[in-house]
Amino acid sequence: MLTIGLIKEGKVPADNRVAFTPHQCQWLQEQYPDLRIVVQSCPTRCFSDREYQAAGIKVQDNLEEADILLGIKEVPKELLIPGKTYFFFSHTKKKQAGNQALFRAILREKITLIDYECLTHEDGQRILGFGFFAGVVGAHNGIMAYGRRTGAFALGRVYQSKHFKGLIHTYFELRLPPLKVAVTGTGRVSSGVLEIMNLMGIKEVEPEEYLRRNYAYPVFAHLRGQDLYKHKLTGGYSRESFHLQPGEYACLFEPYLAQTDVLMNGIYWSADIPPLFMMEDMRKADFRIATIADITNDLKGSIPCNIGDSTMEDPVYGVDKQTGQKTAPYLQGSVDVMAVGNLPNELPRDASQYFGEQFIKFVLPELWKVRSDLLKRATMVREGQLTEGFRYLEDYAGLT
Ligand SMILES: NC(=O)c1ccc[n+]([C@@H]2O[C@H](COP(=O)([O-])OP(=O)(O)OC[C@H]3O[C@@H](n4cnc5c(N)ncnc54)[C@H](O)[C@@H]3O)[C@@H](O)[C@H]2O)c1
Repeated sequence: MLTIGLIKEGKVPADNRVAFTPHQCQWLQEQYPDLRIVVQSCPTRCFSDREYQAAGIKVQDNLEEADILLGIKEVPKELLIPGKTYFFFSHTKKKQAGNQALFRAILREKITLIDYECLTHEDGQRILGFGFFAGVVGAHNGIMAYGRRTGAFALGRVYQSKHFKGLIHTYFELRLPPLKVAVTGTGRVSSGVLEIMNLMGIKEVEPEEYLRRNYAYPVFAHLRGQDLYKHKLTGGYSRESFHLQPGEYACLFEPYLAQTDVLMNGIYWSADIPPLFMMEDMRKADFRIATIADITNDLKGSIPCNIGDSTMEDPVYGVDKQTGQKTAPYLQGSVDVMAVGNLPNELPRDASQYFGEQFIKFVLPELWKVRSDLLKRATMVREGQLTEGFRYLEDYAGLT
C-alpha cells in the first residue's frame, strides 16, 4: 500500500492550490486499490476539508504515516518531516538565494526531494506547471490595468469568478478600443495569454504588419524566438543554439516599443538572455507601452522595470519613466507593471485540476516502478544526498 499525503501549504502568503482535487482523490482511490490518499487539514485551500471528506478522503493534521508528500510551493524548513519523500516546487535548481536555507535543511533532514520543475519528458519538455492559468490571469490583469489607466472600459477581478468558464462569461459585453498588444513566449504561459486574446476578441496580426500599420480594432502580435532574437554574428536564429548560448544573441524588440500599448511577457528568461528593452528606453518620447503584464516575473529580468513583486490583492504598480522609481499605478509619466508571482491563485480550482490531471497521467504510474528514469531525472536529493545530476549545487548546499 502506498500512502500519499497532500500537505497544507506553509508558505506565507498562503497558496490556495493543491496537487489533487477531491474528485481526483476519489477517482484515484477507486482506480488504484493499493493507493491511499490522506489530506492535511487546511482552512485556506481552494477545496475545503469538507469537500475532501464528502469524497471519502481522510482529512487529518498529522501526515507521518504518508510515504510521499505532495505540496505546491516551497515547504518552510521548520515544517519538513525528516526522512520523507517530498514533491514540490523548491525553486532551488538555479541556486535561488531565498531558498538556500530550505535546501540545506532538506539535506540535513535526510529528505528525498523530487522537484516538479525537473519532471520532464525525455526531450526535456516539462511535464507539470501552472503556466497556462498564469497566462490566463496575467493577460486578464494586463487588459484590466489598461482599462483602468485609460478609462475606456472596465474589467473586474478574475478571482470574482469561481471558475474559468465563469470568467469567460464576463467578456461577452466587453468592448475594447483599438489597442495593440505584443505577446512574447511560446510555452504554457503564452498559450494562456493567447486564449484570453481570442476570448476577448483581440485579433492576431503578423508582427511585420503590426509594426507597419495602425488598426481600427484591437490586435495582438505573437512574438516567437525568431521574432525576438538574432545571432549577433550570423543574423540567424536557432532555438537549440539560443537555449545553449543566449549571450550570443541580440534582442529585436526595440521597434515594438513605439508600436505597443500593452506588453504581455511570457518568455523563459535567465541572466544571460538579453532583456526586451533597457530602462533608458522608457525616457524616449516614442516609448508607447502603457501597461506591462510581466507574467514571466523575474525581478529586473527580461522586463527591466519589473522592480519587485506585486500581490494578488494589489496587482499593479507604476514605474516613473524618467526616474525608474516605483509610483502609484495609472499616473501620467509612468508605466504600469503587473508582476504577480502566484497568478494561478486567482483561478485555483481550475489550476489545481489541470495540475492533478498531468500528474496522474504522466507521473503517478512511475511511483510503482522499481526504476523510473523520469523520477530519477527529477530527484534533486535522495535521503539527504545530492544526486548525480545536481552535483553542481554542492556549494549552494554547503557541501564545499
Ligand atoms: N507569474 C506567475 O504566476 C508564473 C506562473 C507560471 C510560470 N511563470 C513563469 O513564466 C515563464 C514561462 O513559463 P511557461 O510555463 O510558459 O514555461 P514553459 O516551460 O511552458 O515554456 C518555456 C518556453 O521557454 C523555452 N525555453 C525553455 N528553456 C529555455 C532556455 N534555457 N532558454 C531559452 N528558452 C527556453 C521553451 O522552449 C518554451 O518555449 C517562466 O519563467 C515561469 O517561471 C510565472
